[in-house]
Amino acid sequence: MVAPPDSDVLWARALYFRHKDGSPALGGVSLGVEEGEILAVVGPRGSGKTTLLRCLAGLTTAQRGEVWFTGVPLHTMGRIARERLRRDRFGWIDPAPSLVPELTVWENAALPLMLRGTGRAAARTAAMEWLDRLDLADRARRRPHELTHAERQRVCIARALAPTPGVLFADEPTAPLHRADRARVLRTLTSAARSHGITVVLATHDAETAALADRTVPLLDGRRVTTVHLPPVPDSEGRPACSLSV
Ligand SMILES: Nc1ncnc2c1ncn2[C@@H]1O[C@H](COP(=O)(O)OP(=O)(O)OP(=O)(O)O)[C@@H](O)[C@H]1O
Repeated sequence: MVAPPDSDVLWARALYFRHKDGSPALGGVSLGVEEGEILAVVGPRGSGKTTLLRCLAGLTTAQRGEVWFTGVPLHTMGRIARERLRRDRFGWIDPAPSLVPELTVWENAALPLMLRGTGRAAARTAAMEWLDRLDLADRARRRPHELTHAERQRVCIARALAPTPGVLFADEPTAPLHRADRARVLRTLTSAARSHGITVVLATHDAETAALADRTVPLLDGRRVTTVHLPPVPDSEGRPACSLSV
């Protein structure tokens, strides 16, 4: 087994994954993510972005290949140890909001901290800070069903940031948001990551979102490629910019 480079907080080698029905999802993907880096995995729908993030986060185990986090192999770790690592060091944002309906907004945002053992008052303070940064402070005592879909997604983002995870995995994190909201929330997310030293791995098929990352890894049909063509977005002079390369 070859150990990963010291500079990489997350490192994957030759990941292969095929779904139970035989659909191929990853065909030998290798990548390294440096500490504090914001890395965008880009590609069209079905290119394997979600599967790659799930493998890197230890939510799915690749049939072949290795995943290392700070020099610790995830691919040989037992399920309970992996779940503990995920709870204590990783954050996850899904493309659609998923909250506990019985809890208030602040309780939802504070939940990962409380699961890690943080006291209720300290967890509430941390959750409120992030809810405030995401313009949700006045919704803190509401239940999820009283919020709009976009507000619920912003609660999920606050919930993921509140424990200051080592690595934040964000799968199309702003998919449910309107365009104006999207840019603002992405700026909050990336500036929070930079100021708190959070490494971010985000999946997106949107060139505008990918442009906020330090580096992009284009995927196509479960493999790394040099360039993928993403939906065109106008640059500052109104010209379409429609491909990304590494
Ligand atoms: N549960 C599943 N069972 C079978 N095949 C699946 C399943 N989930 C995804 N796939 C297939 O695996 C491949 C990779 O899917 P994946 O969701 O990782 O791609 P993606 O780039 O994240 O796409 P999207 O942007 O649509 O989420 C696709 O061909 C997809 O159809």
